[in-house]
Amino acid sequence: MDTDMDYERPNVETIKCVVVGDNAVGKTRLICARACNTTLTQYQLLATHVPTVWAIDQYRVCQEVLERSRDVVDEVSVSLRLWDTFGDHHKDRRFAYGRSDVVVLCFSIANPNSLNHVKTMWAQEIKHFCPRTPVILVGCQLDLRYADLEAVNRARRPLARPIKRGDILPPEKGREVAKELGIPYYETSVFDQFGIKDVFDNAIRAALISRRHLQFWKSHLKRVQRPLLQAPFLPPKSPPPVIKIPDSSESTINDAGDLLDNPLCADVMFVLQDQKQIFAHKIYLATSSSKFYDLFLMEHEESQNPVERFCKKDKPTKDLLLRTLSLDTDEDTDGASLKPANACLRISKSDDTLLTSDCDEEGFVALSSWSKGFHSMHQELMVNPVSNRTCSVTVVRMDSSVQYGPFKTVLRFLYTGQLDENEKGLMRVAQIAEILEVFDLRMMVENITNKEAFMNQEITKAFHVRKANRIKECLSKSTFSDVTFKLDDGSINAHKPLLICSCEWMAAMFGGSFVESANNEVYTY
Ligand SMILES: Nc1nc2c(ncn2[C@@H]2O[C@H](COP(=O)(O)OP(=O)(O)OP(=O)(O)O)[C@@H](O)[C@H]2O)c(=O)[nH]1
Repeated sequence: MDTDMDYERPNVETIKCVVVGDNAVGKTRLICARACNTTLTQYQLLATHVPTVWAIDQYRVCQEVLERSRDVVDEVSVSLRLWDTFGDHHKDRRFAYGRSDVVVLCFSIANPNSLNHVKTMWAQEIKHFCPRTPVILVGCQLDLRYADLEAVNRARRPLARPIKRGDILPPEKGREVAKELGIPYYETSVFDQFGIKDVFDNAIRAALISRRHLQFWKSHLKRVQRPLLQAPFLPPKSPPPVIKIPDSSESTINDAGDLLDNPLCADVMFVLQDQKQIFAHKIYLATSSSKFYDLFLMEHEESQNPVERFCKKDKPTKDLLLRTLSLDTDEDTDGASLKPANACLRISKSDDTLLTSDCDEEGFVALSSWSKGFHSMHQELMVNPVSNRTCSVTVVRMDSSVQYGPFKTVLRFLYTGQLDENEKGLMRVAQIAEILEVFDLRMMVENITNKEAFMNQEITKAFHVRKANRIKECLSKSTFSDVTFKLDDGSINAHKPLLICSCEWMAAMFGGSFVESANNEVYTY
């Protein structure tokens, strides 16, 4: 094979391109990528570096290399001859520079020193040996800018010096130096196969432009363009963020009973004898018990109309009380069916001031005359035992006749519609059910004592049907709502406790780890 064939072919421009730069910046890999189409695995790239020079006689001995040297750039047929060099500053590269058409000057974007040497050593050496040869600056190993450096360093250990995040040069640094030297700038990654064609096509352009000046008669060089700008590198897409649902106790809530035990977003707290406390959720209690519905609605309406409460002089706040009508009953609103117990809530203390006789200055509302079993109610800032967040809750103090254990059983029933037939103290449970007018629970206890517990399944079913309807109603009227979803085209009021129970994601969102847990507005995008 005649190796100098290209030199003899008419209109084929043979270009000698010398590649220089510090040790280990990636010169040899860059040359191999162009000359032999060598692709590298991450493992090969990370293997310990051994200084090498790609042998120029490859063009003589390897047909493929010779073929790959041929190219057409801006309609000019070329044969690109790449010359590798040692990076060692003290080596004599005179021979390599001789008769070169273009110099590709490399540094590594992960080695700031290699860029410093471009100015302090390489530019001068090139100026000295081939002052008229065009030069192109190349930032190699571009992929390291986006790499997981910890993993790279771990793989390169123990011989290689670790690459620090602060070593990684932004493209501006390379561009700045190139601008100072008045030469074009490109970046490459052999690993990502990026920029290799850019570097050599534009090196060829630079060489051909310079040749056109000297050999102006060569008309086929007419259309050669100046080196072009490089299209930006599109960094590899980062993996989608891993959203982990916190695995603390709150995310294990999967039924209403659990919510009573882990009372996230509780908005009511019962205080029983011995100061024992139970946190609970209005929406759960109000949708399964008319008594609680009345109680919380009464409080709710009052907080909505504080002015009305103090300004209407001598007229007892009948309107207010009327709005607390039981959910179950169809009582009309003309006051005729107003429960006498309710009336005690609002009594003029004197002729001038309207104050509920049962509501003192600190906002305590006495409930003993409203219903058996209750003592008083007020608002207080409390720390939620699950999320540890402070929020305002309604504190309901129960009468001393209401005991902790049986009361909790009643509350559990109001959450789940179920009663464990082995429950102790069923008589106490029945008593409290009676006081709170939870008649289905009262019936369940009776079934158990009559050894007819199997009938309770039907009661549970009916309980859920009724509850579902009441929840729908509360949703449509936003009653007891504690969160607002802001959407593009409006907003929806909802209930955190219900959402927590029906959706793991909601449980996580309101469970304390996300900002939404503390807010009562959720923005959706
Ligand atoms: N991540 C990454 N590593 C590269 C890239 N190019 C080269 N390397 C690695 O950098 C080291 C140096 O590469 P070489 O091409 O041998 O460097 P050189 O400039 O020829 O070095 P000398 O022979 O000492 O002059 C090797 O370990 C390569 O695997 C690249 O694009 N990305």
